[in-house]
Amino acid sequence: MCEKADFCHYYIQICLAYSCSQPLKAQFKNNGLYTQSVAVHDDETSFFFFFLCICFNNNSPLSPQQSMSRLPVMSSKRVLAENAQDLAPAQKRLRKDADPVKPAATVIGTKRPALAATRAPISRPLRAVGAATVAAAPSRGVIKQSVASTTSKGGNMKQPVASTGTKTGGTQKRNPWDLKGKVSDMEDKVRTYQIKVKTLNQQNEVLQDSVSQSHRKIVEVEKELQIQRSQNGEYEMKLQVLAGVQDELEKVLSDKNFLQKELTNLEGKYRVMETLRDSQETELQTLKMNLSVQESTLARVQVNLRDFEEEVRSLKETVAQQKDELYAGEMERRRLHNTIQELKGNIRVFCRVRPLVGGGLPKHVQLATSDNKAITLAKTEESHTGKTADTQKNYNFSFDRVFGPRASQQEVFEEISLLVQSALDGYNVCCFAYGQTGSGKTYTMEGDEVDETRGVIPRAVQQIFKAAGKLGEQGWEFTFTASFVEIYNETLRDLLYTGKSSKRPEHEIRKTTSNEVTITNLTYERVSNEDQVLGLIALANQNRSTAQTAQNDRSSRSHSVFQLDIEGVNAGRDVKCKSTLCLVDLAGSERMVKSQSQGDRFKEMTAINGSLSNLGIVIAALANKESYVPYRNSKLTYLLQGCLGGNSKTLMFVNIAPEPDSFGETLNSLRFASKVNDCVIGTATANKK
Ligand SMILES: Nc1ncnc2c1ncn2[C@@H]1O[C@H](COP(=O)(O)OP(=O)(O)OP(=O)(O)O)[C@@H](O)[C@H]1O
Repeated sequence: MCEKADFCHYYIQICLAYSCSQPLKAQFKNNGLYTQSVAVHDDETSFFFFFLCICFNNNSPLSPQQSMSRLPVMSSKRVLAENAQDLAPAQKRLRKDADPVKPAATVIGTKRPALAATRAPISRPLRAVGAATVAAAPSRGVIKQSVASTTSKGGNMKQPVASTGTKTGGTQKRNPWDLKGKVSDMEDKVRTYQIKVKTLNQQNEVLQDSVSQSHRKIVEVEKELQIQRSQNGEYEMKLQVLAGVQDELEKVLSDKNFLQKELTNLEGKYRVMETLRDSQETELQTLKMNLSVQESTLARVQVNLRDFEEEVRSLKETVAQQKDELYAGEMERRRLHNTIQELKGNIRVFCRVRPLVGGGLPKHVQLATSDNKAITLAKTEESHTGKTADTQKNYNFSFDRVFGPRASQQEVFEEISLLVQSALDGYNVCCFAYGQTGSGKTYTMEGDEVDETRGVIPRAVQQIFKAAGKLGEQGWEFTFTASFVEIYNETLRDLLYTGKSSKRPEHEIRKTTSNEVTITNLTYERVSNEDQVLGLIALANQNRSTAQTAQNDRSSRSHSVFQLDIEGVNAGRDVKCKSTLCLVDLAGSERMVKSQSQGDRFKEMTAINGSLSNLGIVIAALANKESYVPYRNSKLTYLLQGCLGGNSKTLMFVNIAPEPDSFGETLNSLRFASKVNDCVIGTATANKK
């Protein structure tokens, strides 16, 4: 029994090892056990031994717990038989429970095909017999047959190794009945397997140690992993920070790019500036060279300048000396000029004969051929008795100058230009035209607008401003004030008035404390050039009152008086002068009968004739040096008071019409002028301060 138990025990070990660990089989091969025992048996054989083990296992020292197998321990064959039907599941469970030993399952798997091949075909006789044997009491014959057939199948079992027991026919194959031998063999194998199991257990322990080490390592790795995770967290935090830093870096990079571009631009500008600087330096060098040249030139020029300054100084002295001489010469000129004028007479009369409409000169007007100072009016008188021949009566007149009908305006003006110069020298000058209506007074005084036919007034104004300019070179400064007044019916009218006619003011003649004659409410216009004066004359002509008469369409029924007050200052010489140039176009002097004027016209003529008569009276009084001069008897003489008399130079034009029917008026005019011409008003004194 003991041997049986041992046998079963070993066989179970073997079966378990066989079913659980295929590598054991490999080890069996290595140590030859396989070829000697296991390899001799197929599955059927093993199963057979297994079956035997069960049969003899009642007193087995191994408990199911002690053995590695979990097979149920059979107490007897009958139990086995009774439980035969449960054997199959037990076998299946055995195969399943072999799995825990599966570390070498892959190796076992290689064996399984053979096992499966052994089992699979259920219809195979061996398997069916085997199963039947287990289920319904084993039959040795069947087993033999099975073993034999199994043995015959295994080609590698041709030389079975029999470590113990009998060997037949030179082979190690034990006889079927040599169970003991077989058991012995199996025991050997079991021992070997036990060694292997022990070894495996040791290996298992080693593996368990390694597993525990692996666990420890896993724990360590997990700790390390935890650390790594925490580090990862930190790294993520840092990464986030770095992301911000990245943004800032990108911004800094963009700024850098921008600054780079700026730098590039600035570098370009810098290069341009450098180029400009180079060119300017070159230019500067050139300028320095020029400067040095200029400095040397300047030095020479300064030397020359000093010479010139010396020369200028001497020239200035010379100029000053010459100015003194010039001034002295100017004063001498004025004195001589005035002497000449005085010698010519302070009141002079020029006669001017108007040409006939068809030209030529009538017989009754005869001009002296020897000189230009005499004129004769010849009148043929019929005999009252008719028995004697007609007598011719001549009226001879002599004047300072007689201008024939062909005398030009320029020719006439040249004679009075010296008087105009006297006005600038500080003498009052009065020039008036006397004569009947249509005799040429206005033509003589104003003329036409054409340059050649311009009259005395525009030419005198032109000369005044021209001479004032020349005197300015000698230090004289002049101011001119113009006024234009009309005397109509003994009433003063401002010809420069530009306001409404309804508001035209009244004017009165006044004398200042310095005996200067002024007119109240009159326009005194400051003028500085010829054009301004001509503009005022044009304005005066518009305002001038004219009346239609039977004799002349432009017959003036009033006296027009143009006055130009002149003030001269020579600051260098501290000399001043003041004078008045008075140019008068008198009204027509014709008699009332001839003009056939009536009503207002008669009144006009009375006023005109009265003023003209008073003019003759005043001149006569001055000539006779009477104590009383009736200036105030008429507005005309009152206004011309400053220009008539001892402190003035007077020029009278007597204009005569050449027509025969104007003979009487011409004779009257010449008689009036002759009276004036006979007057010696006295010595004029310049208004100097
Ligand atoms: N010397 C002259 N040469 C050519 N034409 C002249 C001359 N004198 C006068 N006349 C012309 O005779 C005409 C009358 O002359 P003006 O008007 O000057 O006479 P007046 O004496 O001024 O007359 P009133 O007293 O009416 O003003 C004008 O047409 C004028 O052009």
